[in-house]
Amino acid sequence: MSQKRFTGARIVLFGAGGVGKTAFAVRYITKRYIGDYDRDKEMIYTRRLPTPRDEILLEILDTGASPPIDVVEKHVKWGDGFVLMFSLADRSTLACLNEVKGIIEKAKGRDCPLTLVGNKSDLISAREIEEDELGQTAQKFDCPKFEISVAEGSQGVLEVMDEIICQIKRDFVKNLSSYNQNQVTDNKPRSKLYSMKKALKKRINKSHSDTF
Ligand SMILES: Nc1nc2c(ncn2[C@@H]2O[C@H](COP(=O)(O)OP(=O)(O)OP(=O)(O)O)[C@@H](O)[C@H]2O)c(=O)[nH]1
Repeated sequence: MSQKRFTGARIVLFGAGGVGKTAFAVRYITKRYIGDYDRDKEMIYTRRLPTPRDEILLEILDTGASPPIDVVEKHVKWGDGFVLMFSLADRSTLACLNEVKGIIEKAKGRDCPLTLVGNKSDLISAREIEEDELGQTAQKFDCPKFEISVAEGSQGVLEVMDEIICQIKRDFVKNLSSYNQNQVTDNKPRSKLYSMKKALKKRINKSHSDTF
């Protein structure tokens, strides 16, 4: 690890086609909702986020609908944190996320920065996933959950992004402190007992080689 300051975060949006990934990214970057987008296009959006000391660079990868597994693995390797999105009005889009979650866990471990987001909460009469089921899935995925409507406003989008950035930062600090810990251990002066043991071992080895 060469980087000692938190200067950037890469966030990947995963979800089935039409759940609102592009609408989410565009809402976060521009605060606007545009009804129609180029479907199934991969795109990286960037935004500089001011911090009390300077700023961090956010990169948001809007993945296409159902990319092949090798592409998902590549995106997982690229990302620091993941937003798993589905539509509250389409049950099949929730089931799709199990496979992606499995790939993330295998590559980055269970503690990896992650959020589960049910979009299109405005489609009340078409709703297929209730709060309980969302809660159970979040428990299974071991991550925070959100219900949002990208169409209705920016608030939910901002909350999701704050949460994932916060998790990524926490992860960065954790990795940095374990890296520093290892450095300290490697450079630590050895204790007197350790040096005595080592000298004794050397002497025993020498007397062995003198004997044989
Ligand atoms: N009602 C409603 N429609 C939404 C919402 N968010 C997105 N949509 C609509 O859902 C459709 C698909 O949105 P996209 O953002 O293109 O979805 P996507 O996940 O990027 O789709 P792919 O590019 O195919 O992967 C568009 O017509 C959006 O306007 C929402 O919160 N409520």
